[in-house]
Amino acid sequence: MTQTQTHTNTAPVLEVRGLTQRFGGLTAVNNFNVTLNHGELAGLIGPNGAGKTTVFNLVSGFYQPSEGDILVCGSNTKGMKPHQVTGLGVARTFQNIRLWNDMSVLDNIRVAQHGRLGYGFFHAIARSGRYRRREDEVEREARELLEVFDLLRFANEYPKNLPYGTQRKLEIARALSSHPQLLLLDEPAAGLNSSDVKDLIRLVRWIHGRFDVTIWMIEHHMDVMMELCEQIKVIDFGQTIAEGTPETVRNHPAVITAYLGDDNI
Ligand SMILES: Nc1ncnc2c1ncn2[C@@H]1O[C@H](COP(=O)(O)OP(=O)(O)OP(=O)(O)O)[C@@H](O)[C@H]1O
Repeated sequence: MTQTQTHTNTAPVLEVRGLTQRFGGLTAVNNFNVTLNHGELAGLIGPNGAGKTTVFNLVSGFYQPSEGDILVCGSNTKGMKPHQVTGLGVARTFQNIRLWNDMSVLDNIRVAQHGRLGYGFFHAIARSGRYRRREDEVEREARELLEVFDLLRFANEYPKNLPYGTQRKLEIARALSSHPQLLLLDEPAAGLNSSDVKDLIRLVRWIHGRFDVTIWMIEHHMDVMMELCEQIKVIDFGQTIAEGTPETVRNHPAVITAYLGDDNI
């Protein structure tokens, strides 16, 4: 399908330099740096409140940083709105699933694709030929994507009626529908039972092989990270305290101290 693309841009998919985010007197992210190259599957972990989701909110344009720069495929996202950052190639999922529950599964995918449509307001209200052609294409692509994810049988269902694990899968499929270069997964295993977690590990590995996308994920389930990630960064109080392979970070003294009393690691 058209999802697989070859990227010729040699800039890193993501380059974050000196990222700092303050909320009043609280520094949630403190001089954070990361570089993700094309095709990486990397992780971001840290204790509760360490600043992980804030980093994702900054990278996806939901927050404007207090300091620092975020470059997506070489373009600085400073001042950009979330939909503009999506346009640069960043897609995400959320800790608490955020599907549009009053729309069908198919429409969840179709609406998510509209940022890429090649027609403006005039073509839409006039229902011009160009509008109809693009709408047909969107419908075809949405069905294709659902089929690839084995979700086509749910096309006319409402997401809220689907099992939780299937909703997670749909949210990831929807994120991929914008053809991202960088997919941010914020705790995709949260709320899943152990069998769904195993399915998720298979799903993420499959997506990484099937789609030409760099994946960065936050996850408290260390076994998920051990299975999937090549590199993991660990933050605490917004600052990097360790990085390396899953095995390295798991045995790192600073990580053990940060997680003391946390059974997840
Ligand atoms: N919009 C906000 N306004 C004020 N404080 C915030 C805001 N967003 C996050 N924080 C604070 O910033 C800190 C980091 O929060 P964040 O959600 O990024 O942590 P986290 O590592 O993702 O935690 P968890 O693993 O529990 O999800 C916390 O102290 C949090 O209360």
